[in-house]
Amino acid sequence: MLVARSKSSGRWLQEHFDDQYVKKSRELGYRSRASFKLLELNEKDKLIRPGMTLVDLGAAPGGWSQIAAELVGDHGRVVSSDILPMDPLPGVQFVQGDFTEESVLNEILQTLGDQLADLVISDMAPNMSGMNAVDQPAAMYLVELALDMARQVLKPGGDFVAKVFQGEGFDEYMNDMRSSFTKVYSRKPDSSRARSREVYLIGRNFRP
Ligand SMILES: C[S@@+](CC[C@H](N)C(=O)[O-])C[C@H]1O[C@@H](n2cnc3c(N)ncnc32)[C@H](O)[C@@H]1O
Repeated sequence: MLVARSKSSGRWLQEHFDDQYVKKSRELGYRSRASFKLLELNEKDKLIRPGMTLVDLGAAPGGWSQIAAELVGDHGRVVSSDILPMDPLPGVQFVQGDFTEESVLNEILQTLGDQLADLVISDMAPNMSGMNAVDQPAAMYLVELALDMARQVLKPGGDFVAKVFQGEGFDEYMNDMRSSFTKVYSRKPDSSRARSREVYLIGRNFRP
């Protein structure tokens, strides 16, 4: 049977297999090429330290959680969540569900218990339809919810990292972050594909 494949999905597959970060992640046993984005962000900004409590939103298949669990070490905690299932990782507590549902937020809060977080990281992105008028608001909605959650769970002085797509709502979002963090800036890791509109916004020193 012939399987129809569009030009763009063919190009994506080709790029994917040629991609140095895909190759490197396989060699190093990382679950996704996304691991390198967090490693790069962390190298520049020293976000993750041993002993931290960290929340990872949009965590599957687990590339960021894997790095985070290694860096927080045995005295730290990583609570991760995704709408998709994720294979277990040592040192990671996982909550599966749709983050837009209040019950999922509550389950993450329950898992954290009394503990506040030092760092909330969100790499969440909706399934892209290719129609910007649909994708951009859907992506903005997820990062808005991530910011709301960060405001609920972060310790004073804590940090926040979120993947945000440049486009409608981006400037307003960055301004909203500025109302809760002393310093807000963006990063585009080398491992983030140049043609992707994704950037990572970083909020430092949470002020409740
Ligand atoms: C770019 S991937 C994350 C990759 C991950 N950081 C890693 O390092 O392996 C984006 C994730 O966002 C998740 N996602 C999208 N919509 C979601 C939602 N409504 N609730 C929870 N997760 C969602 C997707 O399932 C997907 O796993």
